[in-house]
Amino acid sequence: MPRVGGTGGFSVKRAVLLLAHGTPETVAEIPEYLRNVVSGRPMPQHVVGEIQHRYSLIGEPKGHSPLTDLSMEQAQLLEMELAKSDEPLKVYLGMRNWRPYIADVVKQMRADGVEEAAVICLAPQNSRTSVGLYRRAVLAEAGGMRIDFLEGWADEPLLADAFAERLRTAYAKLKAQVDGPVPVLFTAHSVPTRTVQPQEAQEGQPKMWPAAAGPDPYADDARRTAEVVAERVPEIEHWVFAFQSQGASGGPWIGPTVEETLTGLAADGVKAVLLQPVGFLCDHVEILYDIDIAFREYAAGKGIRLERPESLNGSPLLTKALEKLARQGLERLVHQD
Ligand SMILES: C=CC1=C(C)c2cc3[nH]c(cc4nc(cc5[nH]c(cc1n2)c(C)c5CCC(=O)O)C(CCC(=O)O)=C4C)c(C)c3C=C
Ligand SMILES: [Fe+2]
Ligand SMILES: [Fe+2]
Repeated sequence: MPRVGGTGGFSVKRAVLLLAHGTPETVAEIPEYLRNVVSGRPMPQHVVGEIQHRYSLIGEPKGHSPLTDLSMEQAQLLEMELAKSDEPLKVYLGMRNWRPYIADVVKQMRADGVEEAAVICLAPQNSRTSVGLYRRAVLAEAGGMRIDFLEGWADEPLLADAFAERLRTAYAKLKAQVDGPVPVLFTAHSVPTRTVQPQEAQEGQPKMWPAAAGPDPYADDARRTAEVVAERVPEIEHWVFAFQSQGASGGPWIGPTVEETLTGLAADGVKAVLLQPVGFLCDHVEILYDIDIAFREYAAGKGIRLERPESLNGSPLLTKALEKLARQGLERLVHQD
């Protein structure tokens, strides 16, 4: 039921809001950014310095992470896709950790007259440390705006198609260049162990926020994405899964780590690995530094050549997935009427 009728050909009542991590423009802004990431808790100076160093090695020009620009491009591509239908919809983008902040964007939506919004995180696997925090930021400012907040889309078929398209191409290329097996190492960002433990197991440890009962779905969600992608590329002979980029904040983070997985593969005589991250939808420091520099160097030290498929970035299949999810979200709001 299209409800068009506003300025610029958009429905002023209904809109889409994409939520993303965000990243600053310059290396000098990183201390402020990190305070946002860890919700104001103090972070040791040597950790801040190390992160600044990593950012200084990535991007074009160096030190400029492409994350915010690519997230904006993904939002624009979605808006263009939605404009092809009989209900063009404005797509807003809000960031948790950098400008444009979620709070400011939601306020803007209300000022623009948006009454209903489909909200989708550019993070398909649901965790209280990512999606949970994004959700909180939206609800704090939503007022009377009706929201369909998508908690997770880890096994969305069009997302799997998008990753599989990139993976298939890279796998064929690497297979043609090396002798022997080429296992695929799927990865997703690690989270602190306390995040995925049931609440009762956390006694005596710092409380994770937002407080939420029950187990965190993140680890299962991440493996599920790997499964649905692997199903679509049957030429893969062998695949494994690891959690990458364990953080510098205190306490254990979930594994297996990429490093220990590569060590195991080297012991099995593997000489080439294709690493496919399935939690990140575009290039940023965890891909351009952690994978392209740190894991590649680590693998080389074990006699392994490590490659990765191109990130989704502006993938048309990803845009299709987001369009489908946006339409489904708005449809659910109609049926709640
Ligand atoms: C589901 C979990 C997480 C995803 C996905 C994720 C993506 C992501 N992270 C960064 C950059 C940083 N994250 C940092 C800390 C951090 N990240 C997560 C979880 C996910 N991140 C957690 C739980 C934490 C710790 C938070 C805390 O309160 O301590 C940091 C800080 C330095 C560090 O600890 O490593 C950075 C920087 C990006 C760019 C990104 C994907 C877009
Ligand atoms: Fe993070
Ligand atoms: Fe990280």
